[in-house]
Amino acid sequence: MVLIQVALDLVELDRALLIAQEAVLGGADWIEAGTPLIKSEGMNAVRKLREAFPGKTILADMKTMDAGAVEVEMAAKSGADVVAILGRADDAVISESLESARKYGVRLMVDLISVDDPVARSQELVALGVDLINVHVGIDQQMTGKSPLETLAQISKEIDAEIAVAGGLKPETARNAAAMGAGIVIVGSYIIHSDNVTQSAKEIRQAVDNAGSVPDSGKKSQEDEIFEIFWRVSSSNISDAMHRKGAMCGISTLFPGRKIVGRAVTVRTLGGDWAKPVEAIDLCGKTDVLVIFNSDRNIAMWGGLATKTAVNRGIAGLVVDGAVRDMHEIKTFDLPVFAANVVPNAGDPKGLGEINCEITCGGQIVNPRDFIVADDSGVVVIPKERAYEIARRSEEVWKKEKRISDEIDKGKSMSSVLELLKWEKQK
Ligand SMILES: O=C([C@H](O)CO)[C@H](O)[C@H](O)COP(=O)(O)O
Repeated sequence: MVLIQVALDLVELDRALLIAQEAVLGGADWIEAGTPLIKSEGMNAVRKLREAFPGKTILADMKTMDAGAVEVEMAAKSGADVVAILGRADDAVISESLESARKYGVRLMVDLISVDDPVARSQELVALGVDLINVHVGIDQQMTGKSPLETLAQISKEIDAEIAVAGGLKPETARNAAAMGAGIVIVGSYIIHSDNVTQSAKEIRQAVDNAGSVPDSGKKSQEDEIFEIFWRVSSSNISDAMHRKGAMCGISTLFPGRKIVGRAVTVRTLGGDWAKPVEAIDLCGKTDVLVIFNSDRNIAMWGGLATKTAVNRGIAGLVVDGAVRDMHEIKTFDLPVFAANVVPNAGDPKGLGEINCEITCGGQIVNPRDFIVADDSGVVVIPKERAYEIARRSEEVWKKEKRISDEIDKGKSMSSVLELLKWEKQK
């Protein structure tokens, strides 16, 4: 049977204990004191998990890189059954950790995160005598699109040892991991940030229990995944994920409730000249957003007729660092419009400017094909090269906020959920 390990990558111990309980109800076999929890609460996290779950296997994710013997000893004496250290550590650290593991009666798991040649290193580790190998892609690496499954496929053919796998697993990927021969499926985010922890753990349970031995190759494209996530999250979530960067200034929705998710077709034009913006409509597809910079915010370069053409073409929306007019007509369509100003006077079609060049719009640089997400809070630009990473990170922000919001619904204050006092900078 494939085992499920819930990774408690949280910083609040009380919440971690609660989530562990709910995950066990959903079918989790092993409970991991995640590295963030250990850094926040120390070995007390392991002790408390041991006390609360006497019959369960507790893993301490120490991520040890040095002083292996003492770190394994600490975890073992606190009640861990399995201790995880890093495969990048020197062989001397691995050997010392193994000695300590044998002495204190715990099993040693070695994590392959960021190891250059995972197959060769796992063979060396098995030869050294480690008990379990963890094929792991870390949280920050996952955001760039890395998955542990390719490495798992290689390693499971090459080594004869118990293999665990971790790194952003969800039911589909957990199922594939089990089908590829993983004996322990480690899941953090999918379970611990869920609004129904027990249900999410059950989904993983079912997926691995029905895995069979043939992995399912049906994979969504990265582009589809990006769109799916950007529709789910808000511009505020994305701005948080980008460390407060990417938000346009002085441009807001003209029709609250309408959202844009799309890729930029850019236009730069001058003094209310509306020729290039109108020509650009004909270049847009259904997932494209016209993003226009006009040098004068007091002369409209967009109105009712342009809107009608854009709607016929089916474009995703309009973002204008400049002015629009004919609000009585524009509002009769569904097109999401974000602009800096609304005025009645129009400019002339002179043909000045460029289409699909780099522009600055609302103070942000926008390049053709960059992603644009706009909603009632404003407009954010996501450079195309980082779109997948930012989508994944914004999804994490969204999940975290959802979790805090659920706690507030249950009567807690925001300050207590976030343990603000505990995390204030110490003088
Ligand atoms: O080990 C982990 C990570 O490095 C943070 O400590 C996670 O527990 C592991 O990656 C599983 O979590 P998810 O990737 O969120 O499923």
